[in-house]
Amino acid sequence: MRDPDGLLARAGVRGNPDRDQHFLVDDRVLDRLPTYLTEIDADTSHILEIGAGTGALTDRLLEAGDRVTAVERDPALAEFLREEFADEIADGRLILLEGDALDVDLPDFSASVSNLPYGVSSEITFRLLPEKRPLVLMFQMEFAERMVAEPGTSEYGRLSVSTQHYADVELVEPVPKEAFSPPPAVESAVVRAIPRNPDYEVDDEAFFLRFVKALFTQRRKTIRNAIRNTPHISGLDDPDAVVDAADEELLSKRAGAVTPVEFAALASLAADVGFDEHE
Ligand SMILES: C[S@@+](CC[C@H](N)C(=O)[O-])C[C@H]1O[C@@H](n2cnc3c(N)ncnc32)[C@H](O)[C@@H]1O
Repeated sequence: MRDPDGLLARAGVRGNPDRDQHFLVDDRVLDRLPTYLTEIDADTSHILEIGAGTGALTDRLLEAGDRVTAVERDPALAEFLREEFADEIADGRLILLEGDALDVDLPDFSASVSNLPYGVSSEITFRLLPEKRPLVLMFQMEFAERMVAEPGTSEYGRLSVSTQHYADVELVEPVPKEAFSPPPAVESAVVRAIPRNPDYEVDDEAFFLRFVKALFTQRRKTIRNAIRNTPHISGLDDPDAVVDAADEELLSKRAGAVTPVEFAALASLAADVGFDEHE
């Protein structure tokens, strides 16, 4: 395996935190990351890596999978990767996409393992989750804790419900700052997301996610007041009709205590009674 410090030295870069550049330099963490895929027998035929940096993780992913597509926005790093991995690129085992992970056309990947740029980790994650592929992603610890949180905890919120709508998520490893160069300001954590259908049904996924977002903007209010206060976010024409039709006990809870199944039932009711008829 390529030595992460050697890669940094050959690339001649330091990592610029303003560009979300914190390179993994701990071999043990780097070696473990692909195992979170292989231990669940995930399909590793085509692994997507967002933010390849100097290629320390890319190298491990090439070992674990048949083919890797790596996305990197920084032109100097992309140039270095093209030189460093010239053989793998020539063999067709590594495809390098230079560009912004929020804009590039993503390939039909079978799984992703990425040490994400933290500034855009939410946007990238919600690009990847709907693809319904196993994901092993590094986040800031606080973000990871919110993704996996259960109802009734202080971390539970819109991020938990929206993430768990797509996948079973698990915080598989906390990662200390010292594992990176330069070290980020906060601790990190690896989250594994295994795609699955939720244990509820929603007819209109976009409305469900918008409704949950609306209710969590008023997390200190009861659901009754949150529905009434947020039609500008949920898009409801008639929030009072939803309040009239909904279960009293649920209306008196706060969003942090409402389970995804309860949100889904409420969203279905709201979709039925909360909109004017448009012929
Ligand atoms: C946290 S570093 C990880 C680097 C490498 N994978 C590692 O583990 O050492 C994130 C990488 O993403 C790149 N990056 C930042 N924003 C990006 C974006 N919007 N699209 C693609 N790459 C981005 C940075 O240049 C940096 O190389």
